[in-house]
Amino acid sequence: MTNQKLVISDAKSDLKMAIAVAMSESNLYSSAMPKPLVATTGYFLIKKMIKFETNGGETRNNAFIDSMRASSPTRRATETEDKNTWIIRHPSALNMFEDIMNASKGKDIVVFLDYDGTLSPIVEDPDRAFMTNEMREAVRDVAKFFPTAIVSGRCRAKVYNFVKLSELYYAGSHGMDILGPTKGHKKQRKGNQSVFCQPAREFLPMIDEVNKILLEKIKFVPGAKVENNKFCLSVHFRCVDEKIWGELAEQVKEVIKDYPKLRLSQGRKVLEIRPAIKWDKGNALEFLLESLGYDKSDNVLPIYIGDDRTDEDAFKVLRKRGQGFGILVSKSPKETNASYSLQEPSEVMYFLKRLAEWKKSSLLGH
Ligand SMILES: O=P(O)(O)OC[C@H]1O[C@H](O[C@H]2O[C@H](CO)[C@@H](O)[C@H](O)[C@H]2O)[C@H](O)[C@@H](O)[C@@H]1O
Repeated sequence: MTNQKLVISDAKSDLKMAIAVAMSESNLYSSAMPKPLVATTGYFLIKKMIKFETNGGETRNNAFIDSMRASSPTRRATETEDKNTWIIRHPSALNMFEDIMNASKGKDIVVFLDYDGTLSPIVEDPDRAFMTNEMREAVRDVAKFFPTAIVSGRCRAKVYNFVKLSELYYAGSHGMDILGPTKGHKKQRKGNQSVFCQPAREFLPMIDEVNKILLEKIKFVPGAKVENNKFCLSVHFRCVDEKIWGELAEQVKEVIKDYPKLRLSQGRKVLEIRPAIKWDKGNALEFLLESLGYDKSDNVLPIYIGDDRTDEDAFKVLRKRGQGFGILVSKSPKETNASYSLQEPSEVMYFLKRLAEWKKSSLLGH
């Protein structure tokens, strides 16, 4: 018992020492080692020390790490449900295109599109998740006929820089930052207010503070990246060695535990930190429908296309309203509230092209 205490207290002071060494090494980087090597050395010194302290925690953390492992592709459907039965329950939106269009008769279609994994392929570097020009054209064509919104976990300005279409509605930060189109058929809210909503404004200073702490804390974790999405933060682990995902998750949780007003969730190889308020992509969808004048209307058919766990909130809202369709982008069976599926962004593009073509020819009376 005495020995154990001694080890732990030694480990704590060693940990402080390791952090100090690692930080000073990192500051000395320009003259000595290449930075990644310095960061790695520092990280592994720290990792060795943390091991002493978190052995019990590691066991508790197992479920969380399993869930991190399963995060791309997310939410595998139960093993008993094979691909064949899953596709019967969530048929391809391309195969069901005619049915979807028939359901829209006498209704106004509104289109909601997630960005990463839906309009752009998933890539290692989040700053390079570009959509193709062909995809941009497809979205532009759809927006000529139907109100169209991008609903993303990214900060609004960043996702706008990827999409670059000013005729769209944008809901960034998982729906916590909504702005209407700056060009094209602008729709004003009741009382002529423009479409704008930021329900988590009071969290901005807190998010900035946590961003700084996390940047400092994970700079020794090779491959980890913190992305500031304005009203929420992403800690990416796609490029982190799987053996140290547990330590990374522990470090993030360690920071968040001092901020009970924030919550931690997971996306595709990413930990998401966001305000613990009841506002998600589902609320953004409802807010936008209301802004467009469809809050109490049966004459609307919302179509929401997304690939991630956070999109499930919007799929659930559509199910609850009994209106429109959720379309999950996934190559493999996953638990979902979506009605239909598409395999990958190229299929999303094809679906959008067909949608615009269908509208064009119905206007021409074909
Ligand atoms: O709601 P979304 O538009 O789907 O945004 C969710 C997160 O997407 C981005 O991360 C994901 O895509 C990256 C680029 O392909 C990939 O490297 C990462 O592993 C994925 O999780 C974005 O960088 C995050 O900030 C968003 O929260």
